[in-house]
Order: sequence, then structure tokens, then C-alpha cells
Amino acid sequence: MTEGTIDRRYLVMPYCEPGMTVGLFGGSFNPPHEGHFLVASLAIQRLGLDQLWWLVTPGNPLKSGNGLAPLHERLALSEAFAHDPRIHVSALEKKLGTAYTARTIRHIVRRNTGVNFVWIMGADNLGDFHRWQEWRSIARTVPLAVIDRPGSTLTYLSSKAARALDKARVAEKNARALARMKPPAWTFIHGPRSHVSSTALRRGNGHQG
Ligand SMILES: Nc1ncnc2c1ncn2[C@@H]1O[C@H](COP(=O)(O)OP(=O)(O)OP(=O)(O)O)[C@@H](O)[C@H]1O
Ligand SMILES: O=C(O)c1ccc[n+]([C@@H]2O[C@H](COP(=O)([O-])O)[C@@H](O)[C@H]2O)c1
Repeated sequence: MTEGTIDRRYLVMPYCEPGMTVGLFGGSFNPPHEGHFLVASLAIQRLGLDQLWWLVTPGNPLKSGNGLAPLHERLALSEAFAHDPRIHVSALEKKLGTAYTARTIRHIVRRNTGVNFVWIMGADNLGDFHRWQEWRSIARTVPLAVIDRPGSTLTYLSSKAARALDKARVAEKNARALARMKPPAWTFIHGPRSHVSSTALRRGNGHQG
């Protein structure tokens, strides 16, 4: 897959202004599904976000690339799920030439002085977070919002990252202030849940998670 086949609008930094709150929702989206849209809408609503950037990764560094659909397909399918004008589907990581979240976030934060960014992930990712490159640096750079996911609800208590970041945990009732808090700061958000997963969809079984 070359950049040439990806629409230019996915490769430029979405426009935002100082003072705004912007959620960064990274994922493989292979394929995207209603669970992703549910996470995005819940984050927008509960964190009070002005925008949410749906960052389609060139490839999760911890996942095998086998069976990963081409980026342009994952972008087009994601667009079909982004039923909210505040959601911006993006292939910025392709443009930056990185799949590492720490580098992506550093770049975005440096280029957008005064914007309040928050990283958004499902609870299953909190379980693995300590295996991400420079995960402690990510947690020191932006606040984190972890959204509940069936099968991973207890991750926030048991995972290595959750334990290491225990003192930085913010009560869910203060979620609306999270994006403007000085990191490290994170919260766990409960709400309506979806059992759908991309794995199940790839296996032709969209509702069994
Ligand atoms: N049903 C869901 N509920 C909550 N979070 C979810 C759900 N599905 C995906 N997420 C979160 O969305 C982000 C992108 O997920 P991803 O594209 O890997 O989908 P997935 O369904 O987990 O895929 P796969 O089954 O291939 O691992 C991750 O932060 C993940 O935790
Ligand atoms: O930076 C890392 O080391 C790293 C390791 C694993 C996952 N991530 C990112 O986490 C996000 C969620 O990935 P996924 O595959 O669970 O959708 C996506 O943006 C990945 O690039 C990042």
C-alpha cells in the first residue's frame, strides 16, 4: 500500500484550535465496528470533547500484520462508522511514518500548542499497555481515558500499568475535566457496552465478541 492511494485529506493533521479538547482514538479498525463508534461517542460525551481523531494505524506493533486489510480500506470503512461531525478519521501515522503511539502523540502535542489532548482506549488495551513502547512517557504526556469493554472490566485493577499509575487515577465523576488535567491522569469510564470485536467479524461472527 502506498500513500498515493490514500486520499490526501487523511494524511494532513485535522484542524483544531488552542483551548479545544481533542480525543485521540487509535486502532487497527480491521474492520471497524459499532463497538468503536460506541467508544468514540461515549468519549465525546463523557469527556466533553470538541473533536475525536479516529487514528487508523498502519499496523499495531504488537500484532502480526497477517490478515490486516489495506489502510485505504480500513479508512473508508471507518468513515462509514463516523456518524458524528466531531469525529475525524485520519491516517496521520502513515504520514508520520510511525506506528508507535508515543511518537505519534509527541508529534501531535508539539504541533498543537494549547490544545488539550487525551488518549482513548478500550479496557483490553490497558491490560497490554505496559508492553507499548515508552508507555510511561505516553502517560506523562497526555491524560488517558479507558473505556469499559466486556471481558476486560477488571483490567483497570489488575493490569501492570493500572497498578503503576494508581496514584494518577481520577474518579469517573470528574471525567469531564480529564482532558485539561496535567498528566499523568487517567480515568475508567463505564457505560453502554458492546460485545462486538474485529476478530469475531473477521471470523464471520459479529455478535459473539
Ligand atoms: N467492543 C468494544 N468495547 C470497548 N472498546 C473497544 C471495543 N472494540 C474495540 N475497542 C477499542 O477500540 C480500539 C481499537 O480496537 P481494535 O481496532 O483493535 O478492535 P478490536 O475489536 O479490539 O480488534 P481485534 O479483535 O482485531 O483485536 C482499542 O482501544 C480497543 O480496546
Ligand atoms: O506504541 C506502541 O508500542 C503500541 C503498541 C500496541 C498498540 N498501540 C496502539 O494502540 C492502538 C490500539 O491498537 P489496536 O490494534 O488494539 O486497535 C493503536 O493506535 C495502536 O497503534 C501502540
